[in-house]
Amino acid sequence: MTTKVSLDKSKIKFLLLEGVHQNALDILKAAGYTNIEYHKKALEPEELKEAIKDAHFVGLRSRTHLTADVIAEAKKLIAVGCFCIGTNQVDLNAAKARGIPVFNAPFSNTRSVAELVLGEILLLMRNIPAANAQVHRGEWNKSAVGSREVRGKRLGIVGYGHIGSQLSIIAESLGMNVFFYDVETKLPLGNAQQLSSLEELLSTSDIVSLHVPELPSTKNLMNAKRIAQLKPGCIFINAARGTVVDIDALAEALAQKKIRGAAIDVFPVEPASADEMFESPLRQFDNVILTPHIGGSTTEAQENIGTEVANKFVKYSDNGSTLSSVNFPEVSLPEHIGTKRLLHIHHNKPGILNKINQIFVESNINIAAQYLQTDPQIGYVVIDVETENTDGLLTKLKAIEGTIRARVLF
Ligand SMILES: NC(=O)C1=CN([C@@H]2O[C@H](COP(=O)(O)OP(=O)(O)OC[C@H]3O[C@@H](n4cnc5c(N)ncnc54)[C@H](O)[C@@H]3O)[C@@H](O)[C@H]2O)C=CC1
Ligand SMILES: O=C(O)C(=O)COP(=O)(O)O
Repeated sequence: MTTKVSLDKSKIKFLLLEGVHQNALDILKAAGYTNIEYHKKALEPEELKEAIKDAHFVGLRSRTHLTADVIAEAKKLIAVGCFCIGTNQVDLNAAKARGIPVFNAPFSNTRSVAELVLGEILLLMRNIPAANAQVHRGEWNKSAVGSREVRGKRLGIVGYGHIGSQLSIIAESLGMNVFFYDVETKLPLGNAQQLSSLEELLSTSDIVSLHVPELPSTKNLMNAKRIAQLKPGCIFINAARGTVVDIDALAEALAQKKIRGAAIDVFPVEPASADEMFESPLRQFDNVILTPHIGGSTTEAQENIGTEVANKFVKYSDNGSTLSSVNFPEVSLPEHIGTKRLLHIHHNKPGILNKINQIFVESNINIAAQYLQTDPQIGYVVIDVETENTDGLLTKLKAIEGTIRARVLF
């Protein structure tokens, strides 16, 4: 007799938050996943804890904080999808400890951020934000003092990853000279040059733009000391993460007119919803472009992200592949036609693989294929077996000491 132990697709619940693109819903439905709870906005923490209780998959953007205590409520959670680049809003270790891979879209909104930054550079070099504010107030100050072209100016990029390097290419196409600082050695694109010290980049660039992730090592990277190192009259841009910049020190540099202007898209504390007032000492400056964390928010980016992350959900749910997960051993798997596929996630301790294989020896079941990947904390084993009856196998796999979770796929 064949026993069906894998969860029926219609029972697998997807909780999608923050208005992720319709493409995501279309892809999930086309793959047979119809149990989708969709929210246009982020949920309040208590609502989130309630909604996530019976969710198998959760999709979110930068506003939803999946802290360890929220993850602890999510007893059925199989995977998390960040429909964005940053994954700092998710406690990646807490997710991993529960056997939950986290996926993101590492470059679907790269171009959108780079284009916004380029636009800001052009506007700030011409003093347009201040001119615009003045004319809106009825002031007619027809002056070109300090108005500059970007051609030949020195752009300093901090963090030469996907976004930094994309910005480098389009800035060079306008004739800018690009320099960058990165903690890793990076291939410079075009004529860009890597500098070995952040101080040199800060003190020599006409424009400084930050493109580093939120990490313990980037917290307050631009503190008062570093802000003081900026070249007098330079433009400062942050579309990375709010925690990277000391906003009070930046406000002071602007108040003292040490820098020409700034463009800031991300803030240490961002309003949780449109109902909350945005407070910042930067609001007082006409020469500062302030945007509500919309660097990656274009139609193109959101479409691409919706497609990319939904496909990763389907791939993991249907096939077990964890390729490009940000917190999990990565396994890229072929299709499993004519076999049953079992997944086993366990603490990385000696002897577990042996115990797993022993179960198949004792049950006299042939392993058609086996895939294993580990990191220092966990191991992820995928086993394709030539049997239809996986019920007993799953029970035995779950009983192995050190098991975090075991599943059988369709
Ligand atoms: N404003 C918005 O809407 C958006 C913001 N972002 C933010 O932009 C960040 C960067 O994105 P990507 O370029 O895709 O990331 P990436 O991971 O491709 O590149 C980051 C680069 O920063 C470097 N880095 C790390 N620590 C550093 C340090 N202390 N000093 C100098 N370099 C350092 C890394 O080596 C890497 O080359 C994301 O982590 C995210 O927080 C991303 C998309 C949209
Ligand atoms: O992709 C990222 O890291 C972003 O910051 C974009 O966030 P969002 O999806 O606009 O909430």
